[in-house]
Amino acid sequence: MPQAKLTDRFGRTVNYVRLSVTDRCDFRCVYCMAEDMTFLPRQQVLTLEEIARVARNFVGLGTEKIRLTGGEPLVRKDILELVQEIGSYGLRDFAMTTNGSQLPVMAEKLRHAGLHRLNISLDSLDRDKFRNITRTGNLDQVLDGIDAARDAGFRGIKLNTVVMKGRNDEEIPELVEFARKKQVDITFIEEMPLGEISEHDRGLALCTSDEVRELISEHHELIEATENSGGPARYYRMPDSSIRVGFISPHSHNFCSTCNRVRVTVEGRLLLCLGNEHSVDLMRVLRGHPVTDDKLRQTIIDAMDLKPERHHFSANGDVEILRFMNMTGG
Ligand SMILES: Nc1nc2c(ncn2[C@@H]2O[C@H](COP(=O)(O)OP(=O)(O)OP(=O)(O)O)[C@@H](O)[C@H]2O)c(=O)[nH]1
Ligand SMILES: C[S@@+](CC[C@H](N)C(=O)[O-])C[C@H]1O[C@@H](n2cnc3c(N)ncnc32)[C@H](O)[C@@H]1O
Ligand code: SF4
Ligand code: SF4
Repeated sequence: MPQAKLTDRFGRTVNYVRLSVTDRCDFRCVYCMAEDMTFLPRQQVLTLEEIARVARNFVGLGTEKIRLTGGEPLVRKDILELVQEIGSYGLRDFAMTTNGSQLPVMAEKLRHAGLHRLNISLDSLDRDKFRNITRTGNLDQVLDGIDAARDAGFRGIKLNTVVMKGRNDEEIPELVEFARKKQVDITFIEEMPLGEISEHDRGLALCTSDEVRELISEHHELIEATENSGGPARYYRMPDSSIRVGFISPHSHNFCSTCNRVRVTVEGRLLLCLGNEHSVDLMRVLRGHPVTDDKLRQTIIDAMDLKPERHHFSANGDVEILRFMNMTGG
């Protein structure tokens, strides 16, 4: 039987779901969290069974790609069981975005549990700068984590770097060299204004993807690639390396017209767009009586009508979305 498809009012097919499995994290990155954060109490957090139920029903509605994110997905205790469960749904792409700190012990287990791909955040190769950006992170642990992911046999590893003027923009060529050496893709991301983050903690000004690309072009020829991962990045290749360099440019090259994704927060809120507040409460359905898959699916189908056309982030960092990125599922 052909699977149902989720489509929105603008004719976009939604086949990619980002599941935030926790709001907690062992880092406090300056662009993502405030220094002092309070986290959700346990009863407001979806259980493993509830997350799996949501995932299964999305798959029944045509979802082909699921990414687990957070917060830091690897600080959730039952993460391996969840990976194993969702890994059995036959997805075309099953990935995780992680800060990498737990990968030295988790990479192999994740691979065995059925995860396909890993995106690992890495904003600096300088221990002090790394610590300043993540506030609590340990660079060596993350570098070991990247090696552990490669040793575990993950293919298609991607590094994510949020570029911040005055904080890590000077390191861009070095980060590209690192990615080339490790044979992993790297994506540079324009910082987005989410959550009440102080001026002091943001980059000094927006560093656009074109600026980053020009900097890299001083060292390497970049050739635009035709393929797309179904995510927001535009990719480039280099003649003398197999890796790809990606750019996620919510400010300078809006990609909302091809948006194919929604998010579910760990409170069970189905967020129709990263940069808007339109959402539907799935927790209420999951904890209502009686709970049926039909009801859950119909709620998801109906929610698609709420998906906005695009975000309205302002490049000067003015914050309109008060929700922090760790709550959003990055
Ligand atoms: N504005 C916007 N940013 C997004 C969206 N999806 C992902 N991003 C941002 O892109 C960055 C990297 O996201 P990842 O978690 O690595 O996911 P991805 O780029 O979709 O992953 P791939 O599947 O490898 O293409 C994060 O900073 C996200 O917040 C989106 O729908 N809208
Ligand atoms: C919120 S994190 C969650 C997963 C994991 N903890 C990690 O850091 O990879 C997902 C992605 O969002 C990115 N991110 C967080 N805050 C951001 C912001 N304000 N602008 C752009 N990207 C951001 C992070 O760099 C990371 O690559
Ligand atoms: S970006 Fe990821 S690692 Fe950094 S604070 Fe946010 S959730 Fe944690
Ligand atoms: S900002 Fe919203 S509409 Fe644009 S790509 Fe992201 S989720 Fe889609």
